[in-house]
Amino acid sequence: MFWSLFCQGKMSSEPVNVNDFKELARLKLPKMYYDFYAGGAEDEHTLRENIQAFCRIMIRPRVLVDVSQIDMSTTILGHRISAPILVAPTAAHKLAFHEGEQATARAAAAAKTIMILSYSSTCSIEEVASSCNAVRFFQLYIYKRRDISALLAQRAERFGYKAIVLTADTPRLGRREADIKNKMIRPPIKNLDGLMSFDVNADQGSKFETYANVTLDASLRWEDIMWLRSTTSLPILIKGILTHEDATKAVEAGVDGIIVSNHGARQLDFAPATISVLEEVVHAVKGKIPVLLDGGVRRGTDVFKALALGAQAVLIGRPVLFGLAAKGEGGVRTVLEMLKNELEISMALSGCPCIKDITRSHVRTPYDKLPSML
Ligand SMILES: Cc1cc2nc3c(=O)[nH]c(=O)nc-3n(C[C@H](O)[C@H](O)[C@H](O)COP(=O)(O)O)c2cc1C
Ligand SMILES: CCCCCCC(=O)C(=O)O
Repeated sequence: MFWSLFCQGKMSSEPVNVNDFKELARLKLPKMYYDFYAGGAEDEHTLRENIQAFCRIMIRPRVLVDVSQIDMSTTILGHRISAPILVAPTAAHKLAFHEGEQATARAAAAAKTIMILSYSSTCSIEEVASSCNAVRFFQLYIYKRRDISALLAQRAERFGYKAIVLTADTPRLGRREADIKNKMIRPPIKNLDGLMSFDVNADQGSKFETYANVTLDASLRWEDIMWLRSTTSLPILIKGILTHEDATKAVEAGVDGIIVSNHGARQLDFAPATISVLEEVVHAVKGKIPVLLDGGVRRGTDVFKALALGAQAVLIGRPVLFGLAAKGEGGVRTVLEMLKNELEISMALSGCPCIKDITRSHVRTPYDKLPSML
């Protein structure tokens, strides 16, 4: 029945959840670009785990609570947003859609959420700033040419970005084997126009990997956070924390927030799934600074689980890129709306009218004692 209706074109192939956008993107994009967006490091064990670890967490719903009004709004570093779902920094949006990060930023503005612009964006800091009134953070890599990184942080501050997100898990690029096989190009990094040459000599493998490894400063250390502080007055978040040891160091270094992230499983394969280490980090931080999480968030129930385990908000990476590739700005809007709608229904069905009502006791992880052996 389904098949015959589908073949007659009577059933819609419109996406009904964010996972549906992945296949639409695959059909639209050249293989090299799709693989770049979708792929992870080496055997992609962590890539699968980022999703599967969410599936091992169950929700403990409460009933007979007034859920006739659901309020998903929350505040991140003083910025009020409609729901705790932010746009993660991801490179090279113009490979997905010709308007690139400007389209993504407009979609973030429409969803009343925060867009984190990647250092490796294909639209400039200034172009994105002028395209919409979304609250924007700027993600920073530290290059060997530290003057360039400092300059970009200052440009971001001048153009109204509200925080710097320092990505700490990329002293060099992870081995993304699909990119190596495809001889991935190095997409243009618009912010570097006029600042440095892009040329890399790489006949073999991923040009992007070669470029990254030539430019990134692998000597970066905790002590350098002080240097970064001296270059900007914006709050600094550290992205890429996965252990309580590093969470404690981040607090000691005086940063303003932590993003628990394994870079969408693109860096170290066999790094843990982010949701599996969130609580460890939250306990170490002891409420002193906000903790956010990304990696494998594909459902409103995933957002709910992350909040129950102590995250203030989550970031979405690939679904935004797939939405952009499939349907441009409208695709990103739909992705964000779908996740918000799913979070809303998850809150209603769990007896949580507001974000603050979501507590640790609303989830059961594999490490919690079972109340019953059945
Ligand atoms: C194609 C792609 C490009 C990315 N580029 C960046 C980047 O430039 N800077 C950064 O800090 N993280 C980057 N990330 C990591 C994301 O910020 C985020 O941590 C990750 O995508 C979250 O996992 P998810 O894709 O499963 O949602 C990238 C991820 C992808 C998939
Ligand atoms: C500026 C060179 C490194 C870019 C890394 C982009 C990225 O984070 C990713 O592809 O993942």
